[in-house]
Amino acid sequence: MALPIEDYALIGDLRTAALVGRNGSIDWLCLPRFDSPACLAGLVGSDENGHWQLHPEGDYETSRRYLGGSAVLETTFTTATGVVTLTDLMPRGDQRADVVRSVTGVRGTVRMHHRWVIRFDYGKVRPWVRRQTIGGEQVISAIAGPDQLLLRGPRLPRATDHRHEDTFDVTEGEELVFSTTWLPSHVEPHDLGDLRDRIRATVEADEAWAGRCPDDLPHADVVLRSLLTLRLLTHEVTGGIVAAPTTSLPEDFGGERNWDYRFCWLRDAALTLTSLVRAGYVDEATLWRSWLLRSVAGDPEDLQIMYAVDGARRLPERTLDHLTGYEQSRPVRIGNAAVDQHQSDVLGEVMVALEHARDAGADSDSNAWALQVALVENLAEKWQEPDNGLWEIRGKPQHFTHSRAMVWAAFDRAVRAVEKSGLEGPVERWRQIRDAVHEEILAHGFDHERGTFTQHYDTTEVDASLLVLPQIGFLPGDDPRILGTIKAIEEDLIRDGLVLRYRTQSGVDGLSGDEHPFLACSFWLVSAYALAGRRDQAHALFDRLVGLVNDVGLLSEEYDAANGRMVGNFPQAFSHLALVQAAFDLAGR
Ligand SMILES: OC[C@H]1O[C@H](O[C@H]2O[C@H](CO)[C@@H](O)[C@H](O)[C@H]2O)[C@H](O)[C@@H](O)[C@@H]1O
Repeated sequence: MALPIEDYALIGDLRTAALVGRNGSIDWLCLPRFDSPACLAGLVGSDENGHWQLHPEGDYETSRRYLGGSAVLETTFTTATGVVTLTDLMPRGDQRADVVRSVTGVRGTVRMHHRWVIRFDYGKVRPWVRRQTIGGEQVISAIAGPDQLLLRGPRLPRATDHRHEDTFDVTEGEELVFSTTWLPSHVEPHDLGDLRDRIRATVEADEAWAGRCPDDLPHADVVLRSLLTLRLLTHEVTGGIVAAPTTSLPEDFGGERNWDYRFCWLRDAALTLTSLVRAGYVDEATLWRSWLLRSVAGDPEDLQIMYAVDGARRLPERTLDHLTGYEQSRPVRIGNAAVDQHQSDVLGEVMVALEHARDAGADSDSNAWALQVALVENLAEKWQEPDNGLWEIRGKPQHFTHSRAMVWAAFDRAVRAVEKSGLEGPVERWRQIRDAVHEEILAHGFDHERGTFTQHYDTTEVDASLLVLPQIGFLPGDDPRILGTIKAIEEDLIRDGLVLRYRTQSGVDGLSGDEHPFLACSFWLVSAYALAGRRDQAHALFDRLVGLVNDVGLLSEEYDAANGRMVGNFPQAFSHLALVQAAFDLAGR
């Protein structure tokens, strides 16, 4: 049975990722890529939809940590008879997808239970399972359709009723290493190699990356874990950055607000990049820029708001009706219909991120600038159209104020690229559009009676996305119109001290049900306070929010403070990138 979301930790190999529960169960694993069909899907169904568990028999207590600045997870189980650790990781650097689990006896003797239940194609397909000898080593292979998994270890579990189980004792000093490796089903496995070298290399590479992170930010340890998490959501070969490694962890327990986040949104990825670049990770920017160039290549008119990790464009949304959903939250969706939406903010976020990269010394690339010119020119033709906004509403398109402000940012950064960096473009035309958008927003997106910006041009509702306006330099953080907007958001959108995206009761999103406060928006309020000079409030809120990370520093999309539960896909880039940005805004850098 799936655990509360906050009881999971993330491991990954920079191509895909898995969620490991406090109970030693891997309940979510898509191999070999983030958006491949899951072979362990118990998270959004039941144990019968696939899980791989190693845990002590009987009662035990659990504590967990990542080893240093790495993505290697160590779970310590304490029982009445002894203590064992379970070390979980996905080794890197060999173009292969493996999950490695090492059980080590620390004290006394502990009886462990091992259960390996594989169901391919999102928990649906029972594989053909047999024992095989490869290079003199006995392994269990599970095959169905395009996929093959090999389970290795010093004791292989026995088949009973479409699952594999075993019980064994671990005594002090003993170490048992198990691994599951994915291969295409047509590949004849040979020479599986020794995984220990790669475990060491993986930890060393992680530590070297983490060692470059600034250590003088508020809550530097939490900021580092956020950056490491953003890195784990980046595909190291293609450069694509996924919004989260999961699908359909609900925004509303038992409701329909369940979405697939295993794709690369231009908005989420650009904001991730901005956070990484602010922390000094500039190589990632170059990698993502190349992904952008390939994915967006072609007619600017065909620009999408999201793509697959390899740049593929078709992401049709379907429901998986054989899955019961996380805590009965149905449907479980794969693909995302928002792919076809018009969201006019995305180019703004991309232009802001690429400016950060340029300023941080990323290699210049004439193709990248040519692409930006083409996209900005295209936006010049259609910036006045209504859109679905950054919240991807499924109701009637509107003239969203945040979208228009990001249009302003797109032209502003294009102008600055010419003025500051000497790049070429029709700067006078861009200046005129930039100024016209600014004027239009002040005329139609501002409620003079209440002294606040509004969610869109035909409403008096407010929206947490308006907190971004000072971040992009639309107005100074202490401008009375920004202060009025902060006040209106404090009045209308705070629940349990955290910030909602908007009032769902207005019906703007075209969906039923409600949602919980959105963590990224709560971090944006920290940034807004900091930029307004309200430093005490900024620090107090940041301290509170940082206190919401789970025991290994991870955040989901939303937070239900009344019940102390994480909500929505997990871990979510949006939450972690906003945490990093807030730390930099607090530090004034
Ligand atoms: O709430 C409705 C929408 O929720 C998802 O979008 C949210 O997640 C995206 C990825 O992190 C983010 O870019 C967007 O701003 C968020 O609103 C979902 O993907 C949409 O299909 C859905 O309509």
